[in-house]
Amino acid sequence: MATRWGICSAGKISHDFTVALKSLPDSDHKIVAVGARNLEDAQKFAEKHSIPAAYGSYEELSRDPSVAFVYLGSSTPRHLSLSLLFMTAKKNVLCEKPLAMNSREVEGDGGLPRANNVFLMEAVWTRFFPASLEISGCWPRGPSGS
Ligand SMILES: NC(=O)C1=CN([C@@H]2O[C@H](COP(=O)(O)OP(=O)(O)OC[C@H]3O[C@@H](n4cnc5c(N)ncnc54)[C@H](OP(=O)(O)O)[C@@H]3O)[C@@H](O)[C@H]2O)C=CC1
Ligand SMILES: O=C1OC[C@@H](O)[C@H](O)[C@H]1O
Repeated sequence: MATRWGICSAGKISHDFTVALKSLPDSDHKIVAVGARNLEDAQKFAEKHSIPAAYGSYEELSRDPSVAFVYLGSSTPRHLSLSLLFMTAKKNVLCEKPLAMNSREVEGDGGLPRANNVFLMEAVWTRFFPASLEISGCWPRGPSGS
């Protein structure tokens, strides 16, 4: 069954992510909805990328039962609060980097993904480069796994 994605924000990096995701087989990944602060922006984005549902708020996107994973491409100061909004709604979240404005902000919120049985990832895609994987085995892991 395809992973059903919702796109949060209709900006530049959401556009790039959507184009990249749509290059994968439809049977693996489907974009089912987009939400933006403004309905017109969401509708334009939906039309451009052939996405079936468009919402004029992030809250509405968080209530769409067809969305399993949210790609969060909003502006940086809202990353953490929106990640919490979607995880509270039991959505898995792939959050654009950085996850928060500073490390202090994320302290104490670590329990939510586990409590709600959802996946949270900061979109540090370079971690998956073959060279990064090779190098990561070369020194002891720090407390953050970095
Ligand atoms: N562009 C890139 O190459 C990369 C970007 N990123 C990160 O992704 C995030 C988005 O970047 P990018 O797409 O380039 O940025 P954009 O300027 O395109 O903004 C993204 C979205 O943020 C919301 N937004 C913009 N301005 C404001 C504001 N003043 N107040 C509240 N919300 C606002 C809008 O959401 P809406 O559509 O809902 O109105 C907008 O579509 C940033 O955190 C950035 O650091 C990370 C890696 C690469
Ligand atoms: O995460 C990213 O996405 C878009 C790229 O252009 C950028 O270099 C990278 O940091």
